[in-house]
Amino acid sequence: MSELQPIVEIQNLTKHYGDFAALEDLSLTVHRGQILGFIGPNGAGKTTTIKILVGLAKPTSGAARIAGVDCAKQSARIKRLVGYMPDGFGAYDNMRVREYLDFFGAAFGIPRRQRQRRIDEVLEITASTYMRDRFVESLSHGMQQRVGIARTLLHDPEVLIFDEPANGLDPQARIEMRELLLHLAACDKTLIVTSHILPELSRICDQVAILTHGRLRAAGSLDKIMHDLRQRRMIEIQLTSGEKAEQAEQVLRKILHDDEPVTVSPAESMVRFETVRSDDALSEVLGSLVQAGVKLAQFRELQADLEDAFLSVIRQTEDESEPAEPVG
Ligand SMILES: Nc1ncnc2c1ncn2[C@@H]1O[C@H](COP(=O)(O)OP(=O)(O)OP(=O)(O)O)[C@@H](O)[C@H]1O
Repeated sequence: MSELQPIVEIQNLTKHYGDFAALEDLSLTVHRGQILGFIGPNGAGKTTTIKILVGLAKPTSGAARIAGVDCAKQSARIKRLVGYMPDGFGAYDNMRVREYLDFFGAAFGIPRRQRQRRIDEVLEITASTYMRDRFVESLSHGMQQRVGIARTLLHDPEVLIFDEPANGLDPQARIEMRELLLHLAACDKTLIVTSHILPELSRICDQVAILTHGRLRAAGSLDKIMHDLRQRRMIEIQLTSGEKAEQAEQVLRKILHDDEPVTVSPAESMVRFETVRSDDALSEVLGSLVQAGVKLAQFRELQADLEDAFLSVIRQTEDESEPAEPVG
């Protein structure tokens, strides 16, 4: 594995508007080729952080650097290093996709001849070449999001910041968006992706940061956050037949602790248990079942718990006057 290279470095970042603290002592590092899920409800301070990162706002204290460049002091250099796609596409009537990209390419100062080549490249990267001659306003929301991402790639920035890129997309478009984000990370781009909720997108993030009321509440891999919050995960094991349910239960009871309750439903050929174990520890549980000769059709985590993890952080902090210690 290549060495981790810090690209986005945020240190004790604080932003006050008068007496109001929109952001308080935020520290985060994102490495090259990683995806950060930047998650929090309305007013959490996500946009404030992004504005500082892209050089549009100055912090009250603390610092943010991208590829070693100070976001507040060297905003012209920062604009070349960052591609930002805000939430919402804006109105661009009577503009075809290629004209739209040409307009922004020109705004970035890319010379005309290079521009045509670059437009073809970014359309290809985002799998949008077929939209080239379509009018922007005639595109579906998912298609517009892809063109929006193509736009952020025009000047080949190191860091890409996308505000709610999966917002309002249908399930198929969400899958395509996930694939596109992973593709960009594989091309060594560093991504920051914001969201109001803990979405499916979190699954593809190397790191998730949960912000509420301007403070970082939890940070790290999704797995680590779940563990740190001691969020209970519900694991469901589908067996090939109900007859094996008792055997599966015995194996699980040997491995699991008293605070990891097991329930068995032979009629459904199903065994469920609650746990706070990490993915690695769960793979050992799975291995033990297989070793004991239990025939499994499925071993899966019930999805609702991901949402619960996020909601529990939000609930913990909603009415707090004294914020909790950040995790991670
Ligand atoms: N220019 C400003 N003057 C005063 N308060 C501001 C200003 N900009 C933002 N705020 C406040 O700072 C807080 C954080 O806002 P911010 O836009 O960063 O939240 P957010 O997490 O991006 O929310 P959303 O998901 O709704 O975009 C909010 O309470 C907001 O009202």
